Amino acid sequence: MENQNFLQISGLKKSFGSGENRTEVLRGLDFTVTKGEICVLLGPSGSGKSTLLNIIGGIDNADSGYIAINGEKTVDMDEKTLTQYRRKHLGYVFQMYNLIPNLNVKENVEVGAYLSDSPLDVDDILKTLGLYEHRHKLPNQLSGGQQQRTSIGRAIVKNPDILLCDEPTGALDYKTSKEILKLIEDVNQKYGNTVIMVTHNDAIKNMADRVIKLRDGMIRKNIVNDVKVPAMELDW
Ligand SMILES: Nc1ncnc2c1ncn2[C@@H]1O[C@H](COP(=O)(O)OP(=O)(O)OP(=O)(O)O)[C@@H](O)[C@H]1O
Repeated sequence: MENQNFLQISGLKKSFGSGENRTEVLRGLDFTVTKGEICVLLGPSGSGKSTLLNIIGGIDNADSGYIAINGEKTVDMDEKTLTQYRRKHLGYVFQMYNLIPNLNVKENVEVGAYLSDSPLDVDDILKTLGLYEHRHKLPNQLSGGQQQRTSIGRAIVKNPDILLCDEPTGALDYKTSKEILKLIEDVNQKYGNTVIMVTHNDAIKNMADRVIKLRDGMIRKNIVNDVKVPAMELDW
C-alpha cells in the first residue's frame, strides 16, 4: 500500500503573475506514482510539465494542494528539512548538464556522493555509465552524451528515491538519446529508483510504467503501460 502511494500529488494548483497577467499553469492535479515506476510526463509546450517537476523537486512551491512522499507532505517540512530532503532523496537530471567545469568526470560524480548518507560506489557508477576510462577528463573534453551521462552519474550516485529528469535527451542526437534512455532504464532496474521524466518525445512513453498527459494544466490521461518497450527498441 505504501509503495503504491509512494508519491502522491493531490489537488495541485499553481499560477504565475497577477491581475491580467495571471496564468493558471496547474489547475488541480491528482495522481499517484508507485515506488520504482518510470513515470513519463507528456504534453505540449506550456502545459506545465516543468512546473510540476519543479514542485515535486521542492524547487518551486504550489499555491494549493500538496506533494507527499511516503506519506510526508513537502509543504509541512520546514526549509531545513526540505533542503535535507532534496539533498538526500532527490536526484535531478536536466537538459543542460550543469556540470562543474573545473572538476573532472569523477569529481563531478563525487559531488553527488558527498550530499548523501548512503552513496553508491563512484567507480561502479562510472563503469555502469561507460565513463570509467574518461574519469579524468574535464566536461569540455566530453561529448554531449558523455556530459549527460556524467550528470546522470552525479544524480544517481546519491541513490535517490526519486530521479527527476527534465528533457534528459533534449540536446542529444537520436542514437545518444536512446543510449541515455537505456541508462535511465538500467539504473531504474538495478537500483529501483522511481523515475519521473518530462519529455516532448511521444515515443518515450513506450518505455514508461505510467504516462501522465497534461494539457492546459490538467491531466488529460493517466495511463498504466502494461507492455513496456525497452529503450533501445524505441523508434521515432
Ligand atoms: N517563473 C515563471 N514566471 C512566470 N511564468 C512562468 C514561470 N515558469 C513557467 N511559467 C509559465 O508557465 C507555463 C508552463 O510552463 P512550463 O515550463 O511548466 O511548461 P512545459 O510544459 O514544461 O513547457 P515546455 O515543454 O515548453 O518546457 C508557461 O506558460 C510559462 O510561460
